[in-house]
Amino acid sequence: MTLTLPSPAKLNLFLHINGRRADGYHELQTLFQFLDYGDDLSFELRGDGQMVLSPSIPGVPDEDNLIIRAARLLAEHSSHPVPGVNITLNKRLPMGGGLGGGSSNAATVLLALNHLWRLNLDTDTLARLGLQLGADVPVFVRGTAAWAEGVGEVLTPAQPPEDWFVVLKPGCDINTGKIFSQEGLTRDTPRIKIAPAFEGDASRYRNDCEDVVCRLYPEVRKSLDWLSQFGPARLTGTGACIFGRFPTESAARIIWESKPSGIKGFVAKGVNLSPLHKKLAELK
Ligand SMILES: C[C@@](CO)(OP(=O)(O)O)[C@H](O)COP(=O)(O)OP(=O)(O)OC[C@H]1O[C@@H](n2ccc(N)nc2=O)[C@H](O)[C@@H]1O
Ligand SMILES: Nc1ncnc2c1ncn2[C@@H]1O[C@H](COP(=O)(O)OP(=O)(O)O)[C@@H](O)[C@H]1O
Repeated sequence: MTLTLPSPAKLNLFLHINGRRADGYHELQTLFQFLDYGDDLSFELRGDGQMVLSPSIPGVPDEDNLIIRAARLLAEHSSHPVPGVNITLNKRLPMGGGLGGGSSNAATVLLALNHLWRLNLDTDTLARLGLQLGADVPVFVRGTAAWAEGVGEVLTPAQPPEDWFVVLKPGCDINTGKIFSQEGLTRDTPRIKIAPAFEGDASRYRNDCEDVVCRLYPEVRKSLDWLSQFGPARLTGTGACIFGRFPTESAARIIWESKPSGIKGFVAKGVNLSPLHKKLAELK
């Protein structure tokens, strides 16, 4: 039997950096929303305890791939030997795009294998394991749009409007660690207080990485300037993707069709329940 599950993208509707901890990690305030667009992962049980990924991602050795790392981490936490799994990856999300593709893949693996291997680990345990793999994994494990604080792991469910987005991927890959180590990065935005449910307009707030990223990568600035003509546009995470918000699919598609030639991206709906959790609920 093959189980196929979505591994959606996220957007940071805004991202404030409030400080830097002694261990070098940054304290953030950010609003996460999922997109109804992403990778797919298919799972098939094996009998020999091996974790096998196909196809591999060029440039990412399997032992570094968050898919295999998540499967191995979960196996270590099982009280009984696990049967192993074949995982097939259908990658659509650009890497190093700020869309959280690797983190989302890890979360899909944790939830899928918890189900297939009948481990019965609860969500808190899976989120805690996920945090060992990356700061963004817990939000994908929990599956609800969220207001995040701490280094991104203190999550409060949120309900931002489910708008449509044009997402553009400028032709550069951005390393998260590189942006956080830039000298000119804004790190002192005062903490804001917002209603826990956050139903307001996130585009009032900025992404503190935007200035540094635009300075280092002029192609991001170009895409941002172009998309900003039509409404609020922002960088997601530490980039490179930028997004513009539209009230309807047709409004988003009109802008998408008029984009300068050569630029990649997609149109997708913002959703407050992860497509992964929607699909898992249908299986029950
Ligand atoms: C800032 C965000 C917003 O969503 O950026 P994106 O990666 O999505 O662009 C994420 O929280 C990133 O999460 P993730 O990509 O999982 O980061 P990690 O692998 O944990 O960290 C990569 C590196 O970024 C830096 N880092 C990351 C998160 C954080 N709060 N402070 C940091 O200083 C650290 O140098 C760390 O070594
Ligand atoms: N399954 C995976 N999918 C994508 N990237 C992965 C994966 N496993 C490891 N990585 C590494 O994580 C890096 C960040 O990828 P990704 O999560 O897609 O971007 P971002 O953190 O910018 O949203 C990649 O450049 C790659 O080296």
